[in-house]
Amino acid sequence: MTSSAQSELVTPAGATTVLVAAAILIEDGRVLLTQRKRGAHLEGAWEFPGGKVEPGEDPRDALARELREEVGIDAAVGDIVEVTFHRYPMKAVLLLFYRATRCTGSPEPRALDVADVRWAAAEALREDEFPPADIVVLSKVRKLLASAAR
Ligand SMILES: Nc1nc2c([nH]c(=O)n2[C@H]2C[C@H](O)[C@@H](COP(=O)(O)OP(=O)(O)OP(=O)(O)O)O2)c(=O)[nH]1
Repeated sequence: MTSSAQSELVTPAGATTVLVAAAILIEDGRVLLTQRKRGAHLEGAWEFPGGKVEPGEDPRDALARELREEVGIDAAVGDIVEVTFHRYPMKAVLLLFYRATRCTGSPEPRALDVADVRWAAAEALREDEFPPADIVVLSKVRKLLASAAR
């Protein structure tokens, strides 16, 4: 058996499916967002912080690693919120969205390996700022933000 590149699986259609883990991290009624870097796939889009799961890596560990690398925080990864498959022109992604919480004593998030970082309240979540794959999770995030505010 030949090993495929990174966490990419070859689908029967010949496209690739990339496994991605992303965080829904809510604090004080706002969710953490990161902006994709220039030159990256979907450049400029705002998204939920995270990234590709390496071959054989536990997706929760991958997400904790990505949160350290991208925004410099220590986080605990919790329950799954949503799983979604989306086909972009060049590749397909299987996205695992998990709840995450910042560990006590963790630094504040900062843009280490992303273009920018911000906290957004429900009313600031604009669908046109997100990758198409994220649209399905946005309504769930709004509900989580509403219940966090209660
Ligand atoms: N982290 C994250 N990625 C997302 C979201 N929605 C979505 O479609 N994606 C896509 C964008 C990327 O194609 C992929 C995540 O891979 P990545 O964050 O490692 O991005 P990358 O720039 O290294 O990817 P690539 O251009 O090298 O293929 O998942 C999201 O909410 N969060």
